[in-house]
Amino acid sequence: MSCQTPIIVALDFPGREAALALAARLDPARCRVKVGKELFTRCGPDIVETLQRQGFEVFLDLKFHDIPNTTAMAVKAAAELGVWMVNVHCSGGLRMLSACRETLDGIHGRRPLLIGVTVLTSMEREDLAGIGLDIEPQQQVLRLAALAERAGLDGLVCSAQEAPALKTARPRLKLVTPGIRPAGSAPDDQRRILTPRQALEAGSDYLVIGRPISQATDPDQALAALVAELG
Ligand SMILES: O=C(O)c1cc(=O)[nH]c(=O)n1[C@@H]1O[C@H](COP(=O)(O)O)[C@@H](O)[C@H]1O
Repeated sequence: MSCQTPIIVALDFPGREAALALAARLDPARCRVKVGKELFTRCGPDIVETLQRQGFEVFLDLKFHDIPNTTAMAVKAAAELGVWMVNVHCSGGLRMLSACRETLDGIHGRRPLLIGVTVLTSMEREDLAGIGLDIEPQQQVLRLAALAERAGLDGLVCSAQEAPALKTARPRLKLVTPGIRPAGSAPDDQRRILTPRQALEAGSDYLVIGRPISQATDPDQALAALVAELG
């Protein structure tokens, strides 16, 4: 089933039951779902297969970051699981990113979109300084975007705040943006945030939204309000 909205709902739950309970209230025509580190570590590939059988396109968000061979083989395993999108950290470097691209290119049939994580949306300038990078987040994102483009990746994970600069500098790359918060809602641990509408207007292709839906008193209503806001 082809999904008609840019919304990807993050199923950040501690187990199968809670994740599938939310999925049961979602329509695969109106959103995609993301399986991340917590849910995958608890439930394994089975949760991905279950969601796919229910008609969802799945973004497997394990943010692989390792030596080139190990990362490429992990991406291959994700492709064989049939996921729609998989991500790796751009900071793994050009050889790692290229190894992932080449491995996916060697697979016949449907391949997942290969997306590079730039600077986590939870990080601001002082967090980068803390890891030895004396640079604005947007500048670092643009540097890593150049690397991703060179390696032939399909897109980037970044903040929607960087979308205008990226759409100019790297128009081929799809932009996957977490750090989405409806106006007035708590930022939680996120730092580089925009509202859903601002993100779309800035040039985001996909909006990753977790707690504003998963922790809402009425997740259906929260998703419907987001879809309505996006028009
Ligand atoms: O790759 C990701 O999906 C990701 C990258 C990033 O820079 N920031 C980020 O928040 N994410 C993920 O996006 C989701 C955001 O969740 P909420 O902050 O609850 O909306 C979480 O599952 C994060 O793991």
